[in-house]
Amino acid sequence: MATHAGELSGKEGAGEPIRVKGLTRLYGERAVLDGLDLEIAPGEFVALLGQSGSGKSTLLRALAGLDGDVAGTGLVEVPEQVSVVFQDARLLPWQRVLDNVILGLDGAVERGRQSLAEVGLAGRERAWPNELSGGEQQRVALARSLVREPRLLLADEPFGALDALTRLKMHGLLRRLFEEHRPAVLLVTHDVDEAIALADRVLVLDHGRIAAEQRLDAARSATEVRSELLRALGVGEVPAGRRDGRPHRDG
Ligand SMILES: Nc1ncnc2c1ncn2[C@@H]1O[C@H](COP(=O)(O)OP(=O)(O)OP(=O)(O)O)[C@@H](O)[C@H]1O
Repeated sequence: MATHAGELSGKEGAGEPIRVKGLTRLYGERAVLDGLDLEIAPGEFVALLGQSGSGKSTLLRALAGLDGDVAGTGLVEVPEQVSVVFQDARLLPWQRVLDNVILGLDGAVERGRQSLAEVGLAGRERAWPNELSGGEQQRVALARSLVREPRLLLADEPFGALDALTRLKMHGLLRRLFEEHRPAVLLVTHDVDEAIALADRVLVLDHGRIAAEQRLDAARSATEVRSELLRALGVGEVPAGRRDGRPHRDG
């Protein structure tokens, strides 16, 4: 598929949609993805929820082209520039922060600096990864993705290992970066509220297919969308005052 990063301007997403048609992925006899269809528009932010083991990471790896060893069939059309962010930052410990960001890119020092500034790490270019907090390391991972100007950003629980406050800050950062750069985004998360806070559209994966879809727009309140998503996830209503989806603890 042709890529159009050079044409990207302003707040519109550019390029062609991401298309998945009839995607099946097998582990042994078992179809973890089972004829899955999915389309993401350029510049659209989609979150993917699903019970543990429902195949979210398998789908993300298929989109990233990281599942060459897994049996399956189906069509996957993605832009050439795809970046992936994982739960752990996966920085090279023997490379300084800036070198991690521009790894494998020629003549990208200035762009690397800019990306680090965008994620709030100006001045930390020469730090070693182990001198950074977990949240800062994830910022570096975001900068490393951004500097490649992805047309599709795949994120697998990118904030799952962070404390709640840092996670909230990272939500603000990710959404701001998204608004500025407008890649299409597929964010895998366990957190219904994170999905609602960040995405334009939230999907629920179940038995290897998209089982539910909710759009976040002015027509419906976040509370309504949340209830629908919890229902689709097979979770009952959460008592008022508990917004994290966990049951009340006794005592
Ligand atoms: N390499 C593998 N070999 C065999 N089975 C696998 C392999 N990778 C994943 N699976 C199985 O495929 C299913 C889907 O896994 P996947 O990691 O995609 O789920 P997930 O929705 O991302 O789960 P979680 O939310 O717990 O991260 C699981 O039942 C898992 O055990």
